[in-house]
Amino acid sequence: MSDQQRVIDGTAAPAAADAGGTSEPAPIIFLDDISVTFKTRTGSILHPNKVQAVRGLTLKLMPGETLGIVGESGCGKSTTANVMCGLQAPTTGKVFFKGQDVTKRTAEMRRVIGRVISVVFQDPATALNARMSVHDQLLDPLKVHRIGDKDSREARVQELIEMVGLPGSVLDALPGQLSGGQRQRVAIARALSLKPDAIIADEPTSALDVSVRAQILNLLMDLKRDLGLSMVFISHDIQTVRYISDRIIVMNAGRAVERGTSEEVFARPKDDYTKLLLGAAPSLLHPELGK
Ligand SMILES: Nc1ncnc2c1ncn2[C@@H]1O[C@H](COP(=O)(O)OP(=O)(O)OP(=O)(O)O)[C@@H](O)[C@H]1O
Repeated sequence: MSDQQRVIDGTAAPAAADAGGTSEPAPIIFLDDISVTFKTRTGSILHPNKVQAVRGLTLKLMPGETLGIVGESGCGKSTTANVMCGLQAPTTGKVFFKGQDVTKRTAEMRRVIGRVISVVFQDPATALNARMSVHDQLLDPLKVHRIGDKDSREARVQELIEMVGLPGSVLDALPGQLSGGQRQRVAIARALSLKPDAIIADEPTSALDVSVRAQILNLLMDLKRDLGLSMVFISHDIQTVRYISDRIIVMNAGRAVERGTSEEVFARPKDDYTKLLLGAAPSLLHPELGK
């Protein structure tokens, strides 16, 4: 039986799906040739009444790495992120989490996904409840998943707020009483509460002031390193993706048109679209990081 077949059968030891028999660890996330098609009222001349948001995408997120996904608006980045965190089923193809086939997204599989993956969205308001104090928002996932007792949950809330560099006084505040950067820090703390293996950060700095972006990027990088997390970092800004990522996938019209290490993609881009992206927009990073 091949490694691929063992993974599909759910019998895989922690060997990667296409590791070729080596001892490479299983990817945290493995999207195997996924496509996502949405039904619409319009579509295109070639494909009336449907939009092909993702087309034949294969990718792996390996333990401890940061994978950057970059491309213009509408290229399928967020749809890919949604498949990776179990919010969207692929129309075709398979999804594996740590070697387990979760394509069908049953309730049990969603629980697995919820423990393995957390998402940080562009707008922290998406992740935070405007009427709940920061303290209660951080406590909530621990209670829902019945983790620890009352005292250990309180200790974890304190630990989380310190991890994202906020003072304990913030715990009593409502999200609306915080700055955009502070809100994103709280959203990151909440995303970390269940000790996930990986974080998917979908344009996590786009809605923030330029002066705060670098702080949030550096926080994500520090947390990733200190906690041994894997991260998928999604952005339309190729310079930001370069700054933070070990490997990069460039997407265009739903397809991966280029992939490689950050150095490779920047030093020797092969695809015309990547060359266009590299030559286009100035960096949206804080100037201190863009050097
Ligand atoms: N629920 C949906 N129903 C119909 N079409 C959709 C849906 N979600 C996304 N699309 C379409 O799929 C394509 C890819 O969208 P997606 O949001 O994944 O791109 P993106 O690269 O994340 O863009 P952006 O950066 O603007 O969010 C677009 O053409 C979009 O209009």
